[in-house]
Amino acid sequence: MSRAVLSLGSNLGDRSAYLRRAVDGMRDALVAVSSVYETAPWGVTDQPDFLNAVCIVDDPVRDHWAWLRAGQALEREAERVREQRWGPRTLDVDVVAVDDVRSTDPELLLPHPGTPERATVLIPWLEIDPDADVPGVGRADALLAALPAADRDGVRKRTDLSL
Ligand SMILES: Nc1ncnc2c1ncn2[C@@H]1O[C@H](COP(=O)(O)OP(=O)(O)OP(=O)(O)O)[C@@H](O)[C@H]1O
Ligand SMILES: Nc1nc2c(c(=O)[nH]1)N=C(CO)CN2
Repeated sequence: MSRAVLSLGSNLGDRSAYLRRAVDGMRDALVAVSSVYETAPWGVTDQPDFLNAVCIVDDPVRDHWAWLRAGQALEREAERVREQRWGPRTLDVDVVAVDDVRSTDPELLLPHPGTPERATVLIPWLEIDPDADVPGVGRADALLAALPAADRDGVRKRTDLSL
């Protein structure tokens, strides 16, 4: 049995539809899903805003590799084309954490190394798990508090959307 935290992002096409389809693809394992957030792009800043959300999933048989493959299958279903690192995409599924698993395999780094500095992950994650912890790093609320205010301000809840 494993419990995973997955981050979803989209900034091309019908963004909310891509996120909804991804969540629908995991309904059987879904424990919680956050609100949808409109977020300013980080990394490559000259691209459209993203919609981001986080979900928690639990499955009696899937291990961390199975969650990676499940996320990649959803990305393929969204006809994702990968051209540019941190560039625009119809759907991005990152495995943020799986239980307390730590991995340095570049195919599956756990916890996802970008997590501590991404308000786009920490804010939706804390919404559905106020005690969220990044394994081996620390509490998500403390990590979020340490980020520049501008990073937090760039993450705005879309109350008109839900997954
Ligand atoms: N925790 C993880 N979740 C998802 N993919 C991961 C993880 N760790 C390593 N990877 C690898 O990262 C690659 C996917 O990279 P991708 O193009 O989605 O990166 P990105 O989303 O642009 O950047 P970032 O990974 O910093 O969010 C895949 O080859 C995958 O095997
Ligand atoms: N706001 C925001 N910016 C990004 C995101 C994302 O999910 N949200 N994902 C990226 C590539 O992984 C690059 N930049």
